[in-house]
Amino acid sequence: MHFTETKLKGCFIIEPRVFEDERGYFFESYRLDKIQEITQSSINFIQDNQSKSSYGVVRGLHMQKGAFAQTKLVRVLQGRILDVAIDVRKDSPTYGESFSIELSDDNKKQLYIPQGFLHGFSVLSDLAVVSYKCDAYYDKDSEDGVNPLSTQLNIDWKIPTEKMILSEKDKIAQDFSEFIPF
Ligand SMILES: Cc1cn([C@H]2C[C@H](O)[C@@H](COP(=O)(O)OP(=O)(O)O[C@H]3O[C@@H](C)C(=O)[C@@H](O)[C@H]3O)O2)c(=O)[nH]c1=O
Repeated sequence: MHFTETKLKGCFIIEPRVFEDERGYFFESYRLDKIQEITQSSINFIQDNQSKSSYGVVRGLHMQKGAFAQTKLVRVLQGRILDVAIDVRKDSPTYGESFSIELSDDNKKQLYIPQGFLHGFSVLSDLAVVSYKCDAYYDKDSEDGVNPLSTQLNIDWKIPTEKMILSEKDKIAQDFSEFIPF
């Protein structure tokens, strides 16, 4: 398992060591000890989520604030997504900057996104099944979000605008200029 810190401090790309043979492949998809070591934290993931989406779906940008703030570990079980993390930590030198990476069942990469980040993804393949771990439980009242098409963020979702599929909640989400930092 190989960890690379992105330009956003505390946000890591994780690449597993894949063992291939005539039967197929094997890899360790999750190691709490290695994550704790690299992040120098006592992080523990307590909720797993899974979603299925078709091409053009954009989910996000979401986060939870306060006591239910979440660290997320994102991977793709089927298909291909563009995963996006935006640093909204108030005093961070990279506040407002985003990091995007393609995650797929083929490249088996994962993205570790600490608390204090907005998160979202777009679906680049016909279908994508995304699975992610969280270190705090879902709490509706702690949710905050930003419109993924906020001009200030200018995220290239790699989907033509007319093909984008957003939830009603995400369509009417506030612009990034109105967002209160984490
Ligand atoms: C996130 C979540 C949603 N739900 C429910 C609420 C709602 O009725 C239904 C669908 O929720 P949403 O529309 O918010 O699902 P979705 O748009 O997929 O939300 C997710 O987006 C990605 C980008 C994230 O980073 C996640 O943290 C989460 O916010 O599922 C739970 O029961 N538990 C959960 O943990």
